[in-house]
Amino acid sequence: MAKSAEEVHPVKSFGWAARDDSGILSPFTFSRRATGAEDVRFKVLYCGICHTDLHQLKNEWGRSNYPLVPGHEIVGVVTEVGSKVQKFKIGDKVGVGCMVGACHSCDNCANDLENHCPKAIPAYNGTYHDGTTTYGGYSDHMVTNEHFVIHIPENMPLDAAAPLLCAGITTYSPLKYYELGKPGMHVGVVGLGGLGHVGVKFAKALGAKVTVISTSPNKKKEAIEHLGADSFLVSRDPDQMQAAMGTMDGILDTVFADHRLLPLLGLLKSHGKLIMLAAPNKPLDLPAFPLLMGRKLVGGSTIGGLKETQEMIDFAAKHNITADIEVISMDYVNTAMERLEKVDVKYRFVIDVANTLKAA
Ligand SMILES: NC(=O)c1ccc[n+]([C@@H]2O[C@H](COP(=O)([O-])OP(=O)(O)OC[C@H]3O[C@@H](n4cnc5c(N)ncnc54)[C@H](O)[C@@H]3O)[C@@H](O)[C@H]2O)c1
Ligand SMILES: [Zn+2]
Ligand SMILES: [Zn+2]
Repeated sequence: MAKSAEEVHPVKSFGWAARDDSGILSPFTFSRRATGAEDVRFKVLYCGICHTDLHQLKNEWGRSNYPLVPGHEIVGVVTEVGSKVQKFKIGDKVGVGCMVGACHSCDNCANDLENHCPKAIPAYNGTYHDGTTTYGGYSDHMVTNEHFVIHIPENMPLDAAAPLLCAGITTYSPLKYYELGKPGMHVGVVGLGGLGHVGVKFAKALGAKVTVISTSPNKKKEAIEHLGADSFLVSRDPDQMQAAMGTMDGILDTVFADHRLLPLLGLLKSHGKLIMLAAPNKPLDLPAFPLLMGRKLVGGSTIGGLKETQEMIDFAAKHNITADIEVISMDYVNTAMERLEKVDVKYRFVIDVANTLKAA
């Protein structure tokens, strides 16, 4: 006989969930599985708010299931480990990002690219191996197979480290793979939000020259003086764009709104690479001619494998890279979502889950 939900998931949990595509979050009681032999259970301390959470809350990608508990920039402290767990012990500071499962038998998994596994299981709004729905980090605790758990280095502030679990690896991985994050490279970053601002920090720390490309000059001073960018380009200024034509080796594009790719392709040198990281709802217009002249490439990238995620966190700790955050309480989350929609955050909201999530 099939097991009941209580048998599969006997441990009570609570968090905040959206019930429909209004995306409004409210308290939600549910349950999680008992700690399996390879599982790590941890108390959630902080969880970042990625723009993907907003896309999914509002079902903008058409595959949201409700109730939906978001959150995939999760940091916490280990409270229980399964009998076969090797890498973690009670009290360790840990993180979980976008993935909590994969097939472990495909070519991608064999090459530490679980992020490209066709059976990768997202941290929320996914279906786990046992057939149950996954719930994310806007909740009191998580239970995750140790393969998908990251060690957070001792010297890192846990709140500002949380966004690295998604925004960090999403920008670090393409900088490495497309060989843009190294001395001698000139990297453009389009969209100075959660992804963009850590992208600037990683590209700089990896040795590249960095130009922020933005529609308005508002963020110029901060991008250069605070985030460490070398220069700032206002994409609505034709003179500035003209002067910057053919100067960049690569561009990380983090803009989810409809936007033109042609001007960005013009900024690239021959063999330059335009890397799409955002997920616009509609296909973007990609003209072919500008790709032919100069053998330019358009590529994409999504998060990174677990091995590279640990490498990214260790690199960030060594180079003092964290996100610039605004810490909020759980009951502020709906206002935070409205502000995120209006691009009114510098540069990532992080929920202080442990101190502000109250049991229903
Ligand atoms: N590839 C991946 O693995 C991955 C991982 C995380 C997020 N994402 C996606 O990347 C995108 C960005 O995520 P984020 O968390 O950085 O979002 P964000 O809201 O923090 O930042 C987005 C930035 O885009 C800019 N922007 C918005 N509308 C614009 C417009 N019309 N023209 C120009 N710029 C505009 C804003 O200034 C903002 O700074 C989202 O679509 C998200 O789902 C992808
Ligand atoms: Zn994300
Ligand atoms: Zn796989």
